[in-house]
Amino acid sequence: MKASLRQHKLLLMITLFFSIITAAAGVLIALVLQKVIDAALQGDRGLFREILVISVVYLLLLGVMGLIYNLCSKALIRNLTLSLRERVFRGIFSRKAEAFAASNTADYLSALTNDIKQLEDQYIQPLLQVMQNVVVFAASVLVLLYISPLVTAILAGCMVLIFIIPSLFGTALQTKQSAVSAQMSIFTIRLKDLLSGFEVIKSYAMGTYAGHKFQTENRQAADTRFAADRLFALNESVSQTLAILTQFAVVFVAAYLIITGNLSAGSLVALVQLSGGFVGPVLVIMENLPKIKGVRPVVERIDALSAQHHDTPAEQLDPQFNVALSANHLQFGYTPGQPVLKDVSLTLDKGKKYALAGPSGCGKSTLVKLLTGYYDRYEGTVELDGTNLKQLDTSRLQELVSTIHQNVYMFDSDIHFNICLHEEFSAEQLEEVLHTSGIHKFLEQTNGLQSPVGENGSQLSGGQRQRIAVARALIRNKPILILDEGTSAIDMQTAYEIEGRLLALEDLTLITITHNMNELMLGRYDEIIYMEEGRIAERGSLHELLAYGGRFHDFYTQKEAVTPSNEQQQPLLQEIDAV
Ligand SMILES: Nc1ncnc2c1ncn2[C@@H]1O[C@H](COP(=O)(O)OP(=O)(O)OP(=O)(O)O)[C@@H](O)[C@H]1O
Repeated sequence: MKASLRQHKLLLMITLFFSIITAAAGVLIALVLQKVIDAALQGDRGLFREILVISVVYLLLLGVMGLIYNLCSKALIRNLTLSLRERVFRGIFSRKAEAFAASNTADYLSALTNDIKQLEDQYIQPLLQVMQNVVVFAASVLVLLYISPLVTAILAGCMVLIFIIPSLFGTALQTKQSAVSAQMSIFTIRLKDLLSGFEVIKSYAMGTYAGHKFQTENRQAADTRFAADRLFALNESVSQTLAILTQFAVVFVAAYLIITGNLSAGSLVALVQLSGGFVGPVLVIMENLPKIKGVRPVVERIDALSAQHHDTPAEQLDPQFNVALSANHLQFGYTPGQPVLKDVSLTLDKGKKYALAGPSGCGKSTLVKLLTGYYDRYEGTVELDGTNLKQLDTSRLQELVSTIHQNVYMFDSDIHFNICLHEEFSAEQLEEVLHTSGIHKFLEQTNGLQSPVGENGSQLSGGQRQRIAVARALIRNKPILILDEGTSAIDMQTAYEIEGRLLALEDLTLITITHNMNELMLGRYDEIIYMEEGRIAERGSLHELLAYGGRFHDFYTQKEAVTPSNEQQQPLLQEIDAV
């Protein structure tokens, strides 16, 4: 927050300057009133005309200054919210994947929408109002002292009351504001969950459940805000009542001074006007200070999200991959005391093809994530050409690895964008990956590369999305490719075609996580790494592992029963070999 205020320091100063000018000029109305009434009561026509001319000029200037101040304050609000959103967005994207995954994405959405709005309403605007009213207050005190020190003293007494009473609400308001932010975050998370589950809700007739769930969350969000608003209302009412009391005191004391011949009628009008300029600002300040104080937890949350997370190891070496990627005695768990990987050591040579197999939940995806720098809080080491991954520039590491996951994220754009993302590639490169990924097959049924894919690829089949993901990975020509069940949604023939083509890419180091126990396809991998319960149980070529007759053999024969037979696949694979 402070960084954003610093960034727009100049605009803040200009706004403050015009705020001071407008506020101070506003206070002068009281003097104009005093002079014009006294001139009228004295029947002084010359003075009356003079004040009239001054008033017209003064009004024009006040209007222009007011306009400049309003424009500046709107621009300041725009710039501050813009900069806050950008900082939060950059902060979120500077996080490592693990840190990002630690919060729900709806939580980030809530920060970027609800929290920023709350800052605008409860911090930026109140801050501007406080600044302006401090000036109005100071100017009013000066003019008041000039007209009547006694009335000024009475006003000061009342002001002490106005200050003390609302400050009692400060801490309670802070707690309530914090609760509003947390509840809005929960509401956004639940709402996102319900909207994302639209299809499941429809197909499992969960409409009533969804409606009820939404109603509960919506009510809780509204009730939490109402609880905070009730306290604000109480705070505001107390302040307003004290303000009226103060004005009454001024009128009665001033009237008494007229009776005793110590004040002119014009001065009474000026005092009433000024007491408004005295009490009003105090009121506005007292209403807004608790808001600014109360919104502090939101400011802290926004500051935490805006923080940049670029870790800078002592030496940041450029990653090189010419020989091997290796893991030595890796131990890792998501939850303390529950290891997912237990003393895993392996070496993956450049250009070789590896199939990672094993029962569901044995740690295959986790191992691959550690090998590619996704998590870094593990025991043991991961080395790229003998250099510890933790000494490497992690942002550059991504230039070496592509991963194709089972669930592929598609941007709401066309096929071309989803393959190239923001980068430029030649027509030849594009043509080649369209062929290797099998996209050319379904392009004929669409409007070509410019066909929209819909929200997260909703207009494509699962298999089509995975083919786009394959093309997206291949076009970048990175030396390591991870296929995390990345062709599981593609029809068998296309999946084999794609995998066959990847296996034929000589320089590519391919790591395929697979549940497909097909002899002919697995036989083409240099090595099968078979995992069980977080350990590498066996490794070797398919032929070696089957001949050994150990744990992999048992796993393979069980799986084989549900995998299409080799006889069924033989013609298909021959066809692939021919491609
Ligand atoms: N982000 C996570 N947070 C907590 N636990 C996790 C997380 N990801 C995976 N796990 C747990 O770690 C264990 C290993 O998961 P992993 O995804 O590595 O297994 P896998 O062998 O790839 O499984 P599958 O073949 O079903 O994809 C599982 O018990 C899983 O529940």
